[in-house]
Amino acid sequence: MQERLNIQERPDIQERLDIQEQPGVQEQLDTQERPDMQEQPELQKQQECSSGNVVLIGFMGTGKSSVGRRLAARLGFRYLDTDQEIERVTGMSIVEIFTHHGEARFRAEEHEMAKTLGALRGQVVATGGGIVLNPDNLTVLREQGLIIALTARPDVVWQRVAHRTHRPLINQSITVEEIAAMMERRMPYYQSADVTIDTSDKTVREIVDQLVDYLRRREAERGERWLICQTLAVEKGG
Ligand SMILES: Nc1ncnc2c1ncn2[C@@H]1O[C@H](COP(=O)(O)OP(=O)(O)O)[C@@H](O)[C@H]1O
Ligand SMILES: O=C(O)C1=C[C@@H](OP(=O)(O)O)[C@@H](O)[C@H](O)C1
Ligand SMILES: [Mg+2]
Repeated sequence: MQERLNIQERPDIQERLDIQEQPGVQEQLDTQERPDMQEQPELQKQQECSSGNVVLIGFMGTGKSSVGRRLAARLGFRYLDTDQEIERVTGMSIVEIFTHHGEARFRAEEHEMAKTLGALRGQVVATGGGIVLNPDNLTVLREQGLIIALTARPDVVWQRVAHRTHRPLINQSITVEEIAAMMERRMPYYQSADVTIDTSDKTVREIVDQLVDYLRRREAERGERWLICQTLAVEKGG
């Protein structure tokens, strides 16, 4: 049974968050791979200022995409979802990739996306639940990123996702027990996160509030830059 803690800290792993400044890489990605960013100077400022990315991992239906979108808005960061980005670059839906090209192709696309997004900064990245299956993905995402794991009880996940049709690994006849078994197999991968939040009995807003508090604490205790970037941007006149 998942421990019902609000925020479960992993101080042993947090030290890995020595964000390395890589202006060369940043510049290259900003101007070449994501030209759309050039048109948004405010976002660029946030990226330059921030300590890195906030990366959400966790099982399907734990709320990574919902929380990620709202958290990005609160931080003034760009929101990127690996699934959405894969759909954008391939021109196919996730279901189409699985159906016509197989899961291995999807995992290959996911790996490329992890490398691309992992090199950016100042993004909230919501990942797909299976991204952790390739340990190299977590390694690259951790290079510039704080890793946040979202969890939820199997019955809660079932309620949130069983009726939806856009996840190839979840069909409408899936049982709570099957979800529990899949979750159990993946749990060790999610446990390497810097911090874990059980979302089962919380609203998206409450989860975002907790994450914002957590990031504020890191700013105060470690001198990292997350929320402060917005203040600095305002002080500098936008
Ligand atoms: N904390 C929450 N409470 C209630 N419903 C939620 C919560 N977080 C997400 N949901 C709902 O659960 C479903 C899956 O959420 P989503 O953000 O897509 O999860 P993930 O990206 O982890 O698969 C969506 O319908 C979403 O609205
Ligand atoms: O857990 C997985 O293997 C998957 C999770 C999905 O994303 P969400 O976790 O956002 O649902 C999506 O990447 C794909 O359907 C596979
Ligand atoms: Mg998602």
